[in-house]
Amino acid sequence: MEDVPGIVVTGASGRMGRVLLRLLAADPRCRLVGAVEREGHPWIGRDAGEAMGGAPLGVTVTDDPVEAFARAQGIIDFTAPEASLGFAALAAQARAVHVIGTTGFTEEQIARLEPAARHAVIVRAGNMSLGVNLLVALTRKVAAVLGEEWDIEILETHHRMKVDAPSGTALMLGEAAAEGRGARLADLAERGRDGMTGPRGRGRIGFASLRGGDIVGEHDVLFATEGERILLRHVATDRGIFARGAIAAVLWGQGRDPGQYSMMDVLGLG
Ligand SMILES: NC(=O)C1=CN([C@@H]2O[C@H](COP(=O)(O)OP(=O)(O)OC[C@H]3O[C@@H](n4cnc5c(N)ncnc54)[C@H](O)[C@@H]3O)[C@@H](O)[C@H]2O)C=CC1
Ligand SMILES: O=C(O)C1=N[C@H](C(=O)O)C[C@H](O)C1
Repeated sequence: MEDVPGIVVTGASGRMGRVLLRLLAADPRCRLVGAVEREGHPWIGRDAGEAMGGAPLGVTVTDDPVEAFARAQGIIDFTAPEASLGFAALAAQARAVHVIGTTGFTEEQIARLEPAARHAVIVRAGNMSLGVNLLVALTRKVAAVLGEEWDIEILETHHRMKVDAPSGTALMLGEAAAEGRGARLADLAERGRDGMTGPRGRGRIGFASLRGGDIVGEHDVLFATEGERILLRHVATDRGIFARGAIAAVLWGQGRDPGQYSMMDVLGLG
C-alpha cells in the first residue's frame, strides 16, 4: 500500500469533496491520507467518513494543510480561488501534485499560480470530465471551420448554490471557440447582456448562465447562422465524472516535471 501515492482532499465536506473521499477510499491506485476543511468547520477533528454519515475512513479532518500535505504526494482541491492559491504554495513546498478543480479565478489570480508551478506539478481545469474535454476539442474544431457569419453562444446551467459565472467550463468552451477563430476570448466575449444592448456583434462569443435546484452542470455551445443551427451539448448527471477525472490527473502528475498542465494534457487531447 505504501508505494501508491497518498492523496489529501481539500474542501472535504463540499459537494465535490464528499464524492472524492468516497472514491479515493475505494481506489487501490492511491491512499486517502488527509482531509482538509476551513478553520472553524464543524467537521474539524472528526473522522471524515463518520462526518459524512458513513463508516470511518481512518482520516481525521484537519484545518492545518501544512501538516496534512507533509504526508501527501497529491492534493485534490475543489474549494475557492483564494483558498486554492494558498494550497498551491503549500503543495509546491511539499512537492506534491496539485489538482485544482476550483473555478472562478480572475486573470490576476491565475498568474499568481506561476511561482508554485516552478516547483511542482499543477493540473488545473474548469472541468475534469472526459466528455466536457472532448466537447472543448470539438468546439475548437467547429469554430475553426465556420466563419464569422456563424454566431457562437454558450449557455451554462447549474445548481442554485454555484457562486461563479460564467462557469469554468463555459469559459473553457469560449476560449476553445476563440482559439478556433485565431483570436483571444477577451477580445470576443459578450457577457451580461441586459437592457437595450443593440444587436449582437459579428464574430462575438456570447455567454448566458442559468441557476436552479440541484442541476449538476449542463453546457450548450450554439453555432447559429441564417437557415441553420448546430448545437453541441454536454449534460453531467453525476459529480463522479469530475472526481474520477481529478483522480486520473493526480495519478498522471506523479513524477512529471514541474509546470502547469490541463486535463487536455492528462487525456492526451492537447
Ligand atoms: N473542475 C471541475 O470539474 C469542477 C469544478 N467545480 C468547482 O469546484 C469548486 C467547489 O465546488 P463544490 O464542491 O460544489 O463547492 P462547495 O461549496 O460544496 O465546497 C467547497 C468546500 O471548500 C471548503 N473551503 C473553502 N475555503 C476553504 C479553505 N480555505 N480551506 C479548506 N476548505 C475550504 C468549503 O468549506 C466547502 O466545504 C467550485 O469552484 C466549483 O465551480 C465543481 C465541480 C466540478
Ligand atoms: O460548480 C459546479 O458545480 C461545477 N463547476 C464547474 C464549472 O464551473 O464549470 C464544473 C461543473 O460544471 C460543475
